[in-house]
Amino acid sequence: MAEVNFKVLSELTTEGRAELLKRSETDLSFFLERVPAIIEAVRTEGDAALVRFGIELDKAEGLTAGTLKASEAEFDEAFATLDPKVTEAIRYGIENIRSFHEEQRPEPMFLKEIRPGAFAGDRFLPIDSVALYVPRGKGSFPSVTMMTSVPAVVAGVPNLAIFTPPIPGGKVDAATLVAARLAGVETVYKAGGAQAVAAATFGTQTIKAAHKIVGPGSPWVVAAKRLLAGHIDPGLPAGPSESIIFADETVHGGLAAMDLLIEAEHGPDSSAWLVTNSRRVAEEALAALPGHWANMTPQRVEFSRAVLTGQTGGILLVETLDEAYAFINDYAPEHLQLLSEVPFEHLGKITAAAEVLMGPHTPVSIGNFCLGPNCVLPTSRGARTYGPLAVSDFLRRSSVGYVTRPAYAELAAAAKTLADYEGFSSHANAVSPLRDQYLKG
Ligand SMILES: NC(=O)c1ccc[n+]([C@@H]2O[C@H](COP(=O)([O-])OP(=O)(O)OC[C@H]3O[C@@H](n4cnc5c(N)ncnc54)[C@H](O)[C@@H]3O)[C@@H](O)[C@H]2O)c1
Ligand SMILES: N[C@H](CO)Cc1c[nH]c[nH+]1
Ligand SMILES: [Zn+2]
Repeated sequence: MAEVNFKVLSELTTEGRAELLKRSETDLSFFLERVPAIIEAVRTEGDAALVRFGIELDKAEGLTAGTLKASEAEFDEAFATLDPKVTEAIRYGIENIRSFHEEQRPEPMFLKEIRPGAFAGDRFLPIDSVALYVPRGKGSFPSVTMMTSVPAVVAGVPNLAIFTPPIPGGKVDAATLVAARLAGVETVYKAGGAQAVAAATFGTQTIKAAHKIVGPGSPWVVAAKRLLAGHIDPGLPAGPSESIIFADETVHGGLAAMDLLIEAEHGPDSSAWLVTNSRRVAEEALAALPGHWANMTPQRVEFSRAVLTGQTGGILLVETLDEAYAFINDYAPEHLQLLSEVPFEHLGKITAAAEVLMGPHTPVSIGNFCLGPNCVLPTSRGARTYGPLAVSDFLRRSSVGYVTRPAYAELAAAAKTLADYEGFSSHANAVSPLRDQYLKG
């Protein structure tokens, strides 16, 4: 059986260090070659293609054009059959997620008096229509349903629809339907993968096209978003899950190993590194992994083992804290856990991570499901320029300017000077004395 990767950063060559930064999505060529045919089929055939892909790829026997949209009876059945404990946990998560995201909602407009009598500001309006992608390949994601729906509802988007792969038999995962309704989303379409992105982009007989699509997905979804970026706003790049667990000498390596397995279990395409400056922690973690695997389901053991023995995960020993910080910032992880009794001593050194979870009582699971911050996060070093999904992703911002009569002369003079310099005569005329003949007062 392959061994878990155990590397010492200072012993790696420049190429070896660069390899560590790679994610499974670094090379999407396999998917980029195959996705155009799926897009074309949806664009030309609409519902018929969605039904065919649902049956072929998701084993959704019984799916028809008439059942692509989840019916009220399906929502009722989901509420009736879902374990009440799960429904309660969804309600609890939504409460926290809403409470957090309401803090992000800006005032509808602000105006600042830039000079006496001259005002400038911003105005925020919800995007008219947004598709929320909820994955359902290697597991169900009521969490992603909550995390995409709540900020969209807080932003006030009038046309919202969830797109999610049907489950075998042609229904939708019950918890996803319950989470959608409790979060305030009415419409759920049974379409996943690249075909869902195409349907959201072009619309079909049943599905209304959207201006934007958000939500994480497999490389099929990531590739389709990339190919359709000229037609629909694909939002932040959220691909296969990834984490760095940073552990210092204040914690037990067994705990570090437990938390390393959280994101490693999403799929064989996940990325998960334990970064530590303590050889003791590294060795304890390595020794603890088999015990943790004994408490996991076979599929999740297979996925996480593939990650930790493959190209995108393992244990990385560094010599100094500064070496650890530099590597983490270069890697720009989706999730970062500062596993330390003194996490705030490290936080100031972190400059690139989409989410930083602090201390031994804040494992990634709590962030994923119910703390409040969004679990839809940029992957593949996207954290260097993007942040987590937020209310602002569902808003359009436009500037507002208002110059009053008393303020006009001063601003017009500066504008005319610059217009003349740039060689724009109409721009200049519009703020020259030629204007005065038309102004009142
Ligand atoms: N970055 C984030 O914020 C974040 C959050 C949650 C999950 N994730 C990641 O999202 C991903 C979810 O992936 P998933 O697989 O569970 O669900 P998914 O819904 O993204 O993918 C399943 C769909 O892929 C398509 N597909 C599968 N095999 C195909 C094939 N051979 N040809 C064409 N299409 C095919 C099918 O349409 C299927 O419905 C995981 O990698 C997970 O780590 C990321
Ligand atoms: N870790 C995922 C984001 O990468 C979110 C999630 C939801 N459920 C489990 N995990
Ligand atoms: Zn997760």
